[in-house]
Amino acid sequence: MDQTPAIMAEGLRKRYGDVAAVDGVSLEVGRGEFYGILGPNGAGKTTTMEMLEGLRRPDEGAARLLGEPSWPRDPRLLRRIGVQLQASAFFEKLTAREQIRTFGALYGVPAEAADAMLAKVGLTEKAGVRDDQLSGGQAQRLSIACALVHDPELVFLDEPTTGLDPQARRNLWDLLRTINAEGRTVVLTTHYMDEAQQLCDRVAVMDHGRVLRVGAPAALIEELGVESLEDVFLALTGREYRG
Ligand SMILES: Nc1ncnc2c1ncn2[C@@H]1O[C@H](COP(=O)(O)OP(=O)(O)OP(=O)(O)O)[C@@H](O)[C@H]1O
Repeated sequence: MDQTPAIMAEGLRKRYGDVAAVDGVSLEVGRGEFYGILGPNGAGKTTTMEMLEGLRRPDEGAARLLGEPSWPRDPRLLRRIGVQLQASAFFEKLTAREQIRTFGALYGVPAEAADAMLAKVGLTEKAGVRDDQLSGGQAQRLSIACALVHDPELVFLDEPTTGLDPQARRNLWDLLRTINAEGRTVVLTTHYMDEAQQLCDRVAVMDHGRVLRVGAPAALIEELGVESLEDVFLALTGREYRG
């Protein structure tokens, strides 16, 4: 198997007017890793992800996914990555089954394979329900299923559990662990430190557009002599963490 890293990013920068949203981010993610980008609101997580995904052009710096440049966009590369879109990006007024079949069709995925993905995220019973009538957790699972329908090697999830109740979050964590255990590289952003601690092999702690530290959650906690990832943030920034 090709052993180039899943992601290599060097010196990514993005400004919006006076705001340095991302201010020189470099990172490397190994194949099969479960990698978290964490930090408070406005830290630059989403902008970083969008540049990694090739959805937003960096002002400076560059990223390679699976050994290929993520910008300019390359349809052959896009075929190998999955990006979870917000539920608001669903096609309007389609049922769950119609949504996933439509996403699948964009990649030439047969309807049966799309239906199998719906089953995998536990939505078979909701196949005939329109997306605007799904619960928050069901809509999140459908959006993850849509990102996975073409069996990508590398999956990006932006705050996949935001707004879910604790049980729905736990169910989604199990799904994400399964996706990763099947060999896919998973990159997620979260502002939930407990989520990162539960799921991620390594995390990049971001604040004000920069990566402050990268490491395994347990290693960072030990290195800084603290109790939790929230304490890691406090130790690195001098500020209480407020997700
Ligand atoms: N399209 C835009 N135009 C102007 N400013 C933007 C734009 N997108 C993001 N920003 C600003 O850039 C900074 C980083 O935003 P970003 O969304 O990347 O952070 P984040 O860590 O993902 O935050 P959140 O957890 O709230 O999603 C913020 O100060 C934000 O207000």
